[in-house]
Amino acid sequence: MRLAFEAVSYSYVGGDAAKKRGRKKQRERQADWGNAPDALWALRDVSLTVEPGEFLGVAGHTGSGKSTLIQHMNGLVHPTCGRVTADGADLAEKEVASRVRSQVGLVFQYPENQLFANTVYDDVAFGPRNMKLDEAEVDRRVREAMELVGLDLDAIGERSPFDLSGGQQRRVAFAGVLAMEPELLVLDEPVAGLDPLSRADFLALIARFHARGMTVVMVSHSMEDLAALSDRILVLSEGRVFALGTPAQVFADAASLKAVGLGAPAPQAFASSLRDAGFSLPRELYDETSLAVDLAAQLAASAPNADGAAAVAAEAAAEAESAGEAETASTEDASCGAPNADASTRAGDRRG
Ligand SMILES: Nc1ncnc2c1ncn2[C@@H]1O[C@H](COP(=O)(O)OP(=O)(O)OP(=O)(O)O)[C@@H](O)[C@H]1O
Repeated sequence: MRLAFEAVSYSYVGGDAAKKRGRKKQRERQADWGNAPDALWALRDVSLTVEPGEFLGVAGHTGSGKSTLIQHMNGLVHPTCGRVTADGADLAEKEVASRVRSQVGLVFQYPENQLFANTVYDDVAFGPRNMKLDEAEVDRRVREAMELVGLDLDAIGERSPFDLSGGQQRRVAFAGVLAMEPELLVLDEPVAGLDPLSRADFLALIARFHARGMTVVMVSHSMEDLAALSDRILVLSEGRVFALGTPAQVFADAASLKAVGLGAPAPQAFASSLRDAGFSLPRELYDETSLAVDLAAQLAASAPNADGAAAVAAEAAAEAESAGEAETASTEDASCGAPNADASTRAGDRRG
């Protein structure tokens, strides 16, 4: 499924009312949105396409619109202006939204808070049963989903989900979404609040879903996680598309990212400082291991100056570590038609 955002703006102030008035009246109303004193936009003129099979990371400072964006992906909320389409069909149409809802698995932050059934089995089976599938198919899906998230159905299927550990509860909640067999998995901060080991396990699990061909959209505050997993990264700032491109493209401009309250992943920031210090580091995107390998090669090649180079490297490492997040001043822009001529894509060709 190809999901496209076409010039989407969304205001929590009046968004639902606009929906009730219907599309024609909504269009008429759009003209005076710009003059409404309370028209605070959560999304502004967002255009992008989620390509089938890709892993799209979504980054942005608190309040930049990430959660609002992903709630548009299964028709949970509808644009105040613009439209969202799935393979060309408008999610504002009721029947399209209800079809797409079963194809898009939306996993909210702390999904374990939404567990509700008496048994793990019933919780995971809730979605498929809601789809009116027969019990044999429901059972097949529950078994497969539990296996996918690494839980033993025979051991815990009849237990209350509330008796499980936090990490297991989150896996059960994931299984409930996977049992719907979505084409697109949308994850809002999926590893927030997990201990480091569970965190790594979960990220590996998500990477496996993607490797199996699932399209994944993942919101995260961790630039390292986004760099490691994403094919492309979308950066939102104050509801607008600030950057959209490969991790290497997006993280190349660390200064711009800092201006919208984001840091580059530590290995990127470190590599950038090393380049400033005169090291010739060829790769665009580093992780810790590849940076260590290239740095060691450089140091070995310039052995007479190795001590000096090591000192520069240590200094740059300290600088990268202490790089903080910059605060971003928030501005209101209440115009629907041309909300963001200046700021949408600052770092080259990042708009998709
Ligand atoms: N239910 C709501 N009613 C009114 N305004 C809202 C509502 N939810 C979000 N907002 C506002 O919309 C803007 C975007 O919020 P959103 O939650 O989408 O941002 P976010 O990037 O997901 O933030 P975070 O990283 O903190 O989750 C913010 O200004 C926020 O205050």
